[in-house]
Amino acid sequence: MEDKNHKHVQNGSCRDINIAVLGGKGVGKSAIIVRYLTGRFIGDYDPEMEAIFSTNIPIDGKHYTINIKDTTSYFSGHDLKEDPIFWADAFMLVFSLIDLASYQTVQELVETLRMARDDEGVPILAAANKSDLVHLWTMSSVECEAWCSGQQCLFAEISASEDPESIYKAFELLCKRVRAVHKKREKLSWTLQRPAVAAKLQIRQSLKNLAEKKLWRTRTSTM
Ligand SMILES: Nc1nc2c(ncn2[C@@H]2O[C@H](COP(=O)(O)OP(=O)(O)OP(=O)(O)O)[C@@H](O)[C@H]2O)c(=O)[nH]1
Repeated sequence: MEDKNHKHVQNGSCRDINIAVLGGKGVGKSAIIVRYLTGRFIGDYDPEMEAIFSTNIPIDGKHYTINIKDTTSYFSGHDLKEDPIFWADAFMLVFSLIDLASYQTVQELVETLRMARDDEGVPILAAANKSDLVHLWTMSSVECEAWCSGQQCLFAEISASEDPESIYKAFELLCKRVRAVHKKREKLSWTLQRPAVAAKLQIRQSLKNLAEKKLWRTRTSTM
Protein backbone atom coordinates (compact mmCIF):
# COMPACT_ATOMS: atom_id res chain seq x y z
CA MET A 1 0.00 0.00 0.00
CA GLU A 2 2.92 2.28 0.74
CA ASP A 3 6.51 2.35 -0.35
CA LYS A 4 9.16 0.73 1.83
CA ASN A 5 9.67 3.93 3.84
CA HIS A 6 5.91 4.25 4.43
CA LYS A 7 5.71 7.51 2.51
CA HIS A 8 2.21 8.12 1.18
CA VAL A 9 2.42 8.50 -2.58
CA GLN A 10 0.54 11.32 -4.28
CA ASN A 11 -0.86 10.63 -7.73
CA GLY A 12 -3.48 11.69 -10.28
CA SER A 13 -6.75 9.82 -10.81
CA CYS A 14 -7.82 8.00 -7.64
CA ARG A 15 -10.80 6.10 -6.33
CA ASP A 16 -12.02 6.90 -2.86
CA ILE A 17 -12.13 4.53 0.10
CA ASN A 18 -13.88 5.89 3.19
CA ILE A 19 -12.87 4.34 6.50
CA ALA A 20 -14.62 5.20 9.77
CA VAL A 21 -12.60 4.56 12.93
CA LEU A 22 -14.93 3.78 15.83
CA GLY A 23 -14.54 2.53 19.38
CA GLY A 24 -14.82 3.35 23.08
CA LYS A 25 -13.22 6.24 24.92
CA GLY A 26 -9.44 6.45 25.09
CA VAL A 27 -8.75 3.27 23.11
CA GLY A 28 -6.32 5.07 20.81
CA LYS A 29 -8.39 6.00 17.73
CA SER A 30 -6.63 9.35 17.18
CA ALA A 31 -3.21 7.89 17.99
CA ILE A 32 -3.70 5.17 15.35
CA ILE A 33 -4.78 7.63 12.64
CA VAL A 34 -1.94 10.05 13.38
CA ARG A 35 0.57 7.19 13.38
CA TYR A 36 -0.75 5.97 10.03
CA LEU A 37 -0.76 9.38 8.38
CA THR A 38 2.37 10.94 9.84
CA GLY A 39 4.40 7.99 11.12
CA ARG A 40 4.52 9.66 14.53
CA PHE A 41 3.04 8.81 17.94
CA ILE A 42 1.63 11.77 19.84
CA GLY A 43 0.58 11.32 23.47
CA ASP A 44 -2.54 13.49 23.72
CA TYR A 45 -5.37 14.51 21.42
CA ASP A 46 -8.45 16.68 21.70
CA PRO A 47 -11.18 14.15 22.63
CA GLU A 48 -13.88 16.34 21.04
CA MET A 49 -12.16 16.45 17.68
CA GLU A 50 -14.09 14.70 14.89
CA ALA A 51 -12.47 15.05 11.50
CA ILE A 52 -11.77 13.43 8.15
CA PHE A 53 -8.16 12.98 6.99
CA SER A 54 -7.17 12.00 3.46
CA THR A 55 -4.14 10.46 1.84
CA ASN A 56 -3.35 8.98 -1.57
CA ILE A 57 -1.84 5.52 -1.66
CA PRO A 58 -1.24 2.72 -4.17
CA ILE A 59 -2.87 -0.67 -3.59
CA ASP A 60 -1.75 -3.45 -5.93
CA GLY A 61 -0.59 -0.87 -8.46
CA LYS A 62 -3.78 1.27 -8.45
CA HIS A 63 -4.09 4.65 -6.76
CA TYR A 64 -6.68 5.28 -4.08
CA THR A 65 -7.63 8.22 -1.91
CA ILE A 66 -8.19 6.96 1.62
CA ASN A 67 -10.49 9.18 3.69
CA ILE A 68 -10.32 8.35 7.38
CA LYS A 69 -12.96 9.62 9.80
CA ASP A 70 -11.84 10.01 13.40
CA THR A 71 -15.00 9.76 15.46
CA THR A 72 -15.58 10.79 19.06
CA SER A 73 -16.26 7.94 21.50
CA TYR A 74 -19.24 5.66 21.17
CA PHE A 75 -19.91 3.71 24.31
CA SER A 76 -22.53 1.42 22.91
CA GLY A 77 -23.99 0.51 19.58
CA HIS A 78 -27.17 2.37 20.52
CA ASP A 79 -25.34 5.72 20.79
CA LEU A 80 -23.86 5.38 17.35
CA LYS A 81 -24.59 8.30 15.06
CA GLU A 82 -25.94 7.38 11.62
CA ASP A 83 -23.48 9.56 9.77
CA PRO A 84 -20.32 7.39 9.85
CA ILE A 85 -22.36 4.20 9.36
CA PHE A 86 -23.57 5.16 5.91
CA TRP A 87 -20.54 7.22 4.90
CA ALA A 88 -18.01 4.44 5.31
CA ASP A 89 -16.85 1.77 2.83
CA ALA A 90 -15.16 -0.01 5.73
CA PHE A 91 -14.89 0.19 9.51
CA MET A 92 -11.93 -0.04 11.83
CA LEU A 93 -13.33 -0.84 15.28
CA VAL A 94 -10.72 -0.13 17.92
CA PHE A 95 -10.56 -1.58 21.39
CA SER A 96 -7.83 -1.57 24.00
CA LEU A 97 -6.36 -4.85 25.22
CA ILE A 98 -6.22 -3.33 28.71
CA ASP A 99 -9.91 -2.36 28.79
CA LEU A 100 -12.46 -5.18 28.69
CA ALA A 101 -15.41 -2.78 28.36
CA SER A 102 -13.93 -1.40 25.15
CA TYR A 103 -13.91 -4.95 23.68
CA GLN A 104 -17.57 -5.35 24.62
CA THR A 105 -18.28 -2.03 22.87
CA VAL A 106 -16.67 -3.37 19.71
CA GLN A 107 -18.78 -6.53 19.94
CA GLU A 108 -21.93 -4.37 20.14
CA LEU A 109 -20.72 -2.21 17.28
CA VAL A 110 -20.20 -5.26 15.04
CA GLU A 111 -23.80 -6.29 15.68
CA THR A 112 -25.14 -2.79 14.97
CA LEU A 113 -23.12 -2.37 11.79
CA ARG A 114 -24.01 -5.82 10.52
CA MET A 115 -27.69 -4.99 10.92
CA ALA A 116 -27.31 -1.64 9.16
CA ARG A 117 -24.98 -2.62 6.29
CA ASP A 118 -24.68 -6.39 6.12
CA ASP A 119 -26.25 -6.95 2.73
CA GLU A 120 -23.53 -4.72 1.24
CA GLY A 121 -20.66 -6.85 2.59
CA VAL A 122 -18.91 -3.85 4.13
CA PRO A 123 -15.56 -4.96 5.59
CA ILE A 124 -14.99 -4.61 9.33
CA LEU A 125 -11.62 -4.89 11.04
CA ALA A 126 -11.37 -5.17 14.84
CA ALA A 127 -8.11 -3.58 15.98
CA ALA A 128 -6.79 -4.70 19.37
CA ASN A 129 -4.68 -1.70 20.39
CA LYS A 130 -2.11 -1.11 23.16
CA SER A 131 -0.51 -4.52 22.62
CA ASP A 132 2.71 -3.03 24.06
CA LEU A 133 1.10 -2.97 27.55
CA VAL A 134 1.13 -6.76 27.70
CA HIS A 135 1.47 -6.88 31.51
CA LEU A 136 -1.88 -5.00 31.77
CA TRP A 137 -3.93 -6.98 29.25
CA THR A 138 -7.38 -7.90 30.56
CA MET A 139 -8.16 -10.37 27.76
CA SER A 140 -6.58 -12.91 25.47
CA SER A 141 -5.80 -11.67 22.01
CA VAL A 142 -6.22 -15.23 20.68
CA GLU A 143 -9.80 -15.36 22.00
CA CYS A 144 -10.57 -11.96 20.44
CA GLU A 145 -9.25 -13.18 17.12
CA ALA A 146 -11.35 -16.34 17.31
CA TRP A 147 -14.47 -14.28 18.05
CA CYS A 148 -13.72 -12.01 15.07
CA SER A 149 -13.27 -14.92 12.73
CA GLY A 150 -16.68 -16.27 13.83
CA GLN A 151 -18.17 -12.89 12.92
CA GLN A 152 -16.37 -12.71 9.54
CA CYS A 153 -14.43 -9.70 10.81
CA LEU A 154 -10.80 -9.03 10.08
CA PHE A 155 -8.56 -8.83 13.15
CA ALA A 156 -5.28 -7.04 13.90
CA GLU A 157 -3.26 -6.81 17.10
CA ILE A 158 -1.64 -3.36 17.04
CA SER A 159 0.24 -0.77 19.05
CA ALA A 160 0.07 2.87 18.01
CA SER A 161 2.92 3.72 20.35
CA GLU A 162 5.39 0.88 19.71
CA ASP A 163 4.57 -0.90 16.47
CA PRO A 164 3.88 1.39 13.48
CA GLU A 165 4.17 -1.58 11.08
CA SER A 166 1.11 -3.16 12.71
CA ILE A 167 -0.91 0.00 11.95
CA TYR A 168 0.16 0.11 8.28
CA LYS A 169 -0.67 -3.57 7.88
CA ALA A 170 -4.13 -3.17 9.48
CA PHE A 171 -5.10 -0.34 7.10
CA GLU A 172 -3.65 -2.27 4.17
CA LEU A 173 -5.69 -5.36 5.04
CA LEU A 174 -8.87 -3.30 5.29
CA CYS A 175 -8.25 -1.41 2.02
CA LYS A 176 -7.51 -4.63 0.14
CA ARG A 177 -10.76 -6.13 1.40
CA VAL A 178 -12.66 -3.00 0.24
CA ARG A 179 -11.03 -3.37 -3.16
CA ALA A 180 -12.14 -7.00 -3.36
CA VAL A 181 -15.73 -5.96 -2.52
CA HIS A 182 -15.60 -3.21 -5.19
CA LYS A 183 -14.32 -5.72 -7.76
CA LYS A 184 -17.13 -8.15 -6.94
CA ARG A 185 -19.71 -5.38 -7.32
CA GLU A 186 -18.22 -4.24 -10.62
CA LYS A 187 -18.33 -7.80 -11.94
CA LEU A 188 -21.98 -8.12 -10.90
CA SER A 189 -22.99 -4.86 -12.54
CA TRP A 190 -21.05 -5.85 -15.69
CA THR A 191 -23.01 -9.10 -15.78
CA LEU A 192 -26.36 -7.43 -15.20
CA GLN A 193 -25.71 -4.99 -18.03
CA ARG A 194 -25.42 -7.92 -20.45
CA PRO A 195 -28.89 -9.43 -20.92
CA ALA A 196 -27.62 -12.66 -22.49
CA VAL A 197 -25.29 -13.39 -19.54
CA ALA A 198 -27.95 -12.36 -17.01
CA ALA A 199 -30.53 -14.66 -18.68
CA LYS A 200 -28.06 -17.57 -18.63
CA LEU A 201 -27.42 -17.01 -14.91
CA GLN A 202 -31.16 -16.80 -14.23
CA ILE A 203 -31.77 -20.13 -16.01
CA ARG A 204 -28.92 -21.72 -14.06
CA GLN A 205 -30.39 -20.42 -10.77
CA SER A 206 -33.91 -21.69 -11.69
CA LEU A 207 -32.52 -25.17 -12.44
CA LYS A 208 -30.65 -25.14 -9.13
CA ASN A 209 -33.85 -24.12 -7.26
CA LEU A 210 -35.76 -26.88 -9.02
CA ALA A 211 -33.16 -29.50 -8.10
CA GLU A 212 -33.21 -28.35 -4.46
CA LYS A 213 -37.03 -28.51 -4.41
CA LYS A 214 -36.95 -32.08 -5.78
CA LEU A 215 -34.39 -33.11 -3.20
CA TRP A 216 -36.48 -31.59 -0.42
CA ARG A 217 -39.62 -33.43 -1.67
CA THR A 218 -37.71 -36.74 -1.80
CA ARG A 219 -36.42 -36.22 1.75
CA THR A 220 -39.83 -35.29 3.24
CA SER A 221 -41.66 -38.15 1.46
CA THR A 222 -39.28 -40.73 2.96
CA MET A 223 -39.79 -39.39 6.54
N1 LIG B 1 0.81 2.46 25.65
C1 LIG B 1 0.01 2.85 24.66
N2 LIG B 1 -0.74 3.96 24.78
C2 LIG B 1 -1.54 4.32 23.75
C3 LIG B 1 -1.59 3.58 22.54
N3 LIG B 1 -2.47 4.18 21.73
C4 LIG B 1 -2.94 5.25 22.37
N4 LIG B 1 -2.39 5.34 23.60
C5 LIG B 1 -2.67 6.36 24.63
O1 LIG B 1 -4.03 6.22 25.00
C6 LIG B 1 -4.61 7.48 25.28
C7 LIG B 1 -5.83 7.70 24.43
O2 LIG B 1 -5.44 7.81 23.07
P1 LIG B 1 -6.34 8.58 22.00
O3 LIG B 1 -5.73 8.40 20.69
O4 LIG B 1 -6.64 9.97 22.46
O5 LIG B 1 -7.68 7.71 22.13
P2 LIG B 1 -9.10 8.02 21.46
O6 LIG B 1 -9.75 6.71 21.27
O7 LIG B 1 -8.94 8.87 20.25
O8 LIG B 1 -9.77 8.83 22.64
P3 LIG B 1 -11.20 9.62 22.65
O9 LIG B 1 -11.28 10.41 21.39
O10 LIG B 1 -11.13 10.44 23.88
O11 LIG B 1 -12.24 8.58 22.75
C8 LIG B 1 -3.51 8.52 25.03
O12 LIG B 1 -2.89 8.84 26.27
C9 LIG B 1 -2.53 7.78 24.13
O13 LIG B 1 -1.22 8.25 24.30
C10 LIG B 1 -0.76 2.39 22.44
O14 LIG B 1 -0.73 1.66 21.43
N5 LIG B 1 0.00 2.09 23.53
